[in-house]
Amino acid sequence: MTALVIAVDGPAASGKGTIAARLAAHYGLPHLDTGLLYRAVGLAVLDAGRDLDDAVAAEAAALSLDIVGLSDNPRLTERDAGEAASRVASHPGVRAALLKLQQDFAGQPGGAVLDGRDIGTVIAPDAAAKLYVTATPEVRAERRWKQLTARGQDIAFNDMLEDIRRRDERDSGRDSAPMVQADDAVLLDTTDLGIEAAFDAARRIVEAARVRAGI
Ligand SMILES: Nc1ncnc2c1ncn2[C@@H]1O[C@H](COP(=O)(O)OP(=O)(O)OP(=O)(O)O)[C@@H](O)[C@H]1O
Ligand SMILES: Nc1ccn([C@@H]2O[C@H](COP(=O)(O)O)[C@@H](O)[C@H]2O)c(=O)n1
Repeated sequence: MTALVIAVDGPAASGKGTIAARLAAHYGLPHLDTGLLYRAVGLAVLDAGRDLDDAVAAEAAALSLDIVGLSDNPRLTERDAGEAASRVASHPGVRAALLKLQQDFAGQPGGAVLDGRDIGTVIAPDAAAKLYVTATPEVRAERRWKQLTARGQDIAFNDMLEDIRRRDERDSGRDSAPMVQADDAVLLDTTDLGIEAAFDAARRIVEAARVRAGI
């Protein structure tokens, strides 16, 4: 059987993680939220009292990253972790240190679903299905604002929007593996789609890709 690798990329709070998790459940595939890796590296640098612009410290943190229990760590979902992740993610040494882990995950026998910024371009360029999930900055800021305030975090909406815009600019403007839609990825704009409608659209994109790839 040919492996079904699904690459889901896109900007912050576009809903790519939600779609990736739903696709993974639907197809019975393992799922990796690669943003968690960068978030964990960012927090490790901060916890070590080092500067996020210190490429050597960030690379060392990435090389010694322990991925066990990452998805259960609530600190990783906080606002500061997202900002720290985006800062350390611009260091080429950090990206190189996390490359094999992600490629091994994508290379599992039956396939896998990975979401992030460079899955379709760098991590799994041969993925059978590639989606680039987006939404307007205002809608993404609202989704993230609702998510964080529901957890009791006190954030003004305008600060959230500013965060999203700054992160988009940094992620798409860096030299190393910038956030960009892969040439062969299908664009899925979820601005006017609820979660169910977005998942349905994503599933249709994957089904079409499966037919094309004969999987
Ligand atoms: N289509 C949608 N409509 C409304 N809310 C959504 C939609 N998709 C996701 N959400 C909600 O928006 C928030 C962010 O979604 P999600 O975590 O999937 O985004 P993301 O792109 O993976 O974010 P990031 O990678 O930056 O952490 C969550 O609270 C999620 O439930
Ligand atoms: N493949 C990836 C995934 C993430 N990043 C960087 O991490 C930041 C946090 O990611 P979230 O998906 O959890 O929001 C993100 O802003 C990127 O800078 C990455 O570079 N590559």
